[in-house]
Amino acid sequence: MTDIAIRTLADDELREASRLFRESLHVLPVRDEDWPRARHAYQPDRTLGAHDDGALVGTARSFDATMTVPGGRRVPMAAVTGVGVRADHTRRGVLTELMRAQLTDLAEREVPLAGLYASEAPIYGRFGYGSAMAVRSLTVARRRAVLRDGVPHGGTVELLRWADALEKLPGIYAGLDRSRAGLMSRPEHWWVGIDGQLRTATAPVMVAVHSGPDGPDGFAVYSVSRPDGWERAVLKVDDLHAGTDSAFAGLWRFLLRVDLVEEIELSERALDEPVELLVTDTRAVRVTGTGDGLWLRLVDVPAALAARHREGGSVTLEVLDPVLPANTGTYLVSADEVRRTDRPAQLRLDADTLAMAYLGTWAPSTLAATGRIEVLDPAAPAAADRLFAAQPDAWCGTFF
Ligand SMILES: CC(=O)SCCNC(=O)CCNC(=O)[C@H](O)C(C)(C)COP(=O)(O)OP(=O)(O)OC[C@H]1O[C@@H](n2cnc3c(N)ncnc32)[C@H](O)[C@@H]1OP(=O)(O)O
Repeated sequence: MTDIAIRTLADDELREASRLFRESLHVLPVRDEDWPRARHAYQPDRTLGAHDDGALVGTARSFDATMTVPGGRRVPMAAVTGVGVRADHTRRGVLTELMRAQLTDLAEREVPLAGLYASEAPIYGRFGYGSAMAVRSLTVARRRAVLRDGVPHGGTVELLRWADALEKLPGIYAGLDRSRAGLMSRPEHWWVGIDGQLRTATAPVMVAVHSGPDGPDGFAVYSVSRPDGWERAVLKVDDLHAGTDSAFAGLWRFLLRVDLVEEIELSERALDEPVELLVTDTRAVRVTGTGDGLWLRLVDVPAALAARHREGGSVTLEVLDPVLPANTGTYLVSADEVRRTDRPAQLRLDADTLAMAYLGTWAPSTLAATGRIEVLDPAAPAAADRLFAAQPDAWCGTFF
């Protein structure tokens, strides 16, 4: 691929990038009247364009956020989104050049992590992104779902319309407990983007805000649709975050009492979110699907490893990273330190596999058993399992 030029797009080129991205996903462009608002979802100087003979044929962008890593530290993460290549230019290496330019730029900015949601699973592994969490979708049969005695009562719930809640939600979200690995900050760019999506919804978008003794501590954003006419109303939860057990119970107590609703649907939830434990009939809560959540990329391998909690003995990891070769090397990883070493490697793995283990979602021994990690010392997988173990399950809960 020789004729493609990659550069950062100027402000007046963002509309075309947005159009190209949406068309690559087969979605209509943002309407003229919505563009002045939508353009604010773009962090300045963070959208790349690939040009062929002056025409935009590919794009990718990112914005700054932080992600909680095991142990509770919040680490800078570039949230990568808006990736698309014009259909008449695919499979010629345009994405490869965009990814290389973007990751090189992020490494120069010293951002330790990058994260994205992949439209298709085979795309991003070659660029060092690994599927770093697992999520599940749920359907709750509302009329069967009776809360058990002993479920915390929760505090008060106030119902707001989306447009009115938007002023309050960023502050509420920012104040929630975010000690679970995988949770991320929601910068202004994220809220602008989600506002653009929800304002064009075809049913009222409502926000239940839960408050406990110290003020707002959780919220659920939802709307109700009738996919089969008046027979069956489905309440779809778009966003639910609870900072305390009481807020979790209180929000569910509220959701289960919304009139006319047959089913409550949620997607991309943490595997260990205990909805079924709230109700007498655990089968009222059906798991309707599982999938991968956020894909993670360790842009700075030693900095990212050092930032997370590690427990147990030590292990030497040889990491192979052709896209960001500065990461390639052998590291001694222990509870106390992460450093390069001349010692022989016990485990050899690619950058994407390291990202799969990083948040504790995939145990190194499982990754070894399936051929993703090369085992050079048979004792090492068990030691690595201890080092990388993390509880609770990693979960992001913020789609971008
Ligand atoms: C974070 C997000 O925004 S997710 C949204 C991603 N965008 C989309 O899904 C929109 C529709 N798809 C597209 O725009 C494009 O097909 C892209 C962006 C996925 C790929 O762009 P391309 O320029 O075709 O990728 P590129 O040519 O660099 O491919 C590099 C390698 O990845 C492989 N690859 C690329 N896309 C896919 C795919 N969807 N499935 C399987 N393999 C793929 C290519 O075959 C190639 O492999 P090779 O090196 O062994 O030959």
